[in-house]
Amino acid sequence: MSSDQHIKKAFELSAKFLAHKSYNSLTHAVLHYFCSLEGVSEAVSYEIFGDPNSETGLSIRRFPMTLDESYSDRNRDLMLKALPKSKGGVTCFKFKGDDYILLDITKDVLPRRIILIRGKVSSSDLILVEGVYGIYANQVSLLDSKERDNLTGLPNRQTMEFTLNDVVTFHRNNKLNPIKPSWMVVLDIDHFKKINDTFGHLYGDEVLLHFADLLKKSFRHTDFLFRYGGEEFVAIVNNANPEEAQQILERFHQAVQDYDFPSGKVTVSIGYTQVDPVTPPLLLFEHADRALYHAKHNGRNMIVNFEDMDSQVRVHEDDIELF
Ligand SMILES: Nc1nc2c(ncn2[C@@H]2O[C@H](COP(=O)(O)OP(=O)(O)OP(=O)(O)O)[C@@H](O)[C@H]2O)c(=O)[nH]1
Repeated sequence: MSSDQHIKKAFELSAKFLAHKSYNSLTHAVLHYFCSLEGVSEAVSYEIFGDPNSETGLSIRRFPMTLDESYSDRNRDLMLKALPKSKGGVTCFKFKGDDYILLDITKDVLPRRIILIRGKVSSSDLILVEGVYGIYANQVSLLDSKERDNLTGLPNRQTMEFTLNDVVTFHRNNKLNPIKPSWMVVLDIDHFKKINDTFGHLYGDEVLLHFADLLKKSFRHTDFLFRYGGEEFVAIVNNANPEEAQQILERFHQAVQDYDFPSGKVTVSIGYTQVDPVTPPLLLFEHADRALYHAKHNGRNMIVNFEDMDSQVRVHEDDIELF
């Protein structure tokens, strides 16, 4: 490619990527572009939570993924080797005889974002990859301020609404080839106000951070996590039958009870419902929230499935005041 062609191509690419108004669509477009380069066999993006020097403290969540995916990520070993060495930016390296390019955004974004490209590209394409990295890193940090919660780095309520719509649409379109269901889960820390009142707001924030970290470690990389607001979080658990969904939630519920938070022991109330493709997404949230309300009203520190609630309770509990 001549240098004029190169500049033209770079301008075209930046215009194309700057037009994307959400992290999801931008990342899809960037991965699609990398996959179109000669010599590339795969491009995947990850969110990295925790300490890259500690295998147990590290959580790697792949994005994007399809909802019917169930295998754990095959690049985990590679990431464990490459991450501690990366100082950010674009790095080419070999692993078990294969060529890779690691694009590592460490600046101004939380969680750290990685794109892993498998393959070897020409030197002129590598210059374009580096250019796209620069645009992507800047755009991600801009889009994050709109789509993520500052404190925990989790996607926020607005992003949850978009994602839930996508999940429902996915199940609606897959009626002929159904996979295991998804579950809408609302999780709320019990007596959080007391933590703030006793230890102060900063301690409260610290508890929220630890709680969010536990969520990231306990749920699978195929599930979606959000901070809905305050001390309320949402998980969309994918590809799980009713028994598995219950087990996943019990495991998290127990993990919270076992954990030593900065303020001492903490408990969580959980309400959940199955994602039924014919129920409007907002109503799904409301059902999970009613189940949560039921848990709060019946002593807290418990898990309630909306489908198991008595139909009378489902309708009438709204009027009860919680203290
Ligand atoms: N530290 C901190 N506190 C917050 C944040 N967002 C909301 N809160 C506080 O969270 C508390 C929530 O209190 P409530 O809604 O009464 O809930 P609760 O005390 O957990 O009681 P139950 O949910 O009924 O168990 C309020 O005091 C809010 O001010 C935040 O980002 N940081």
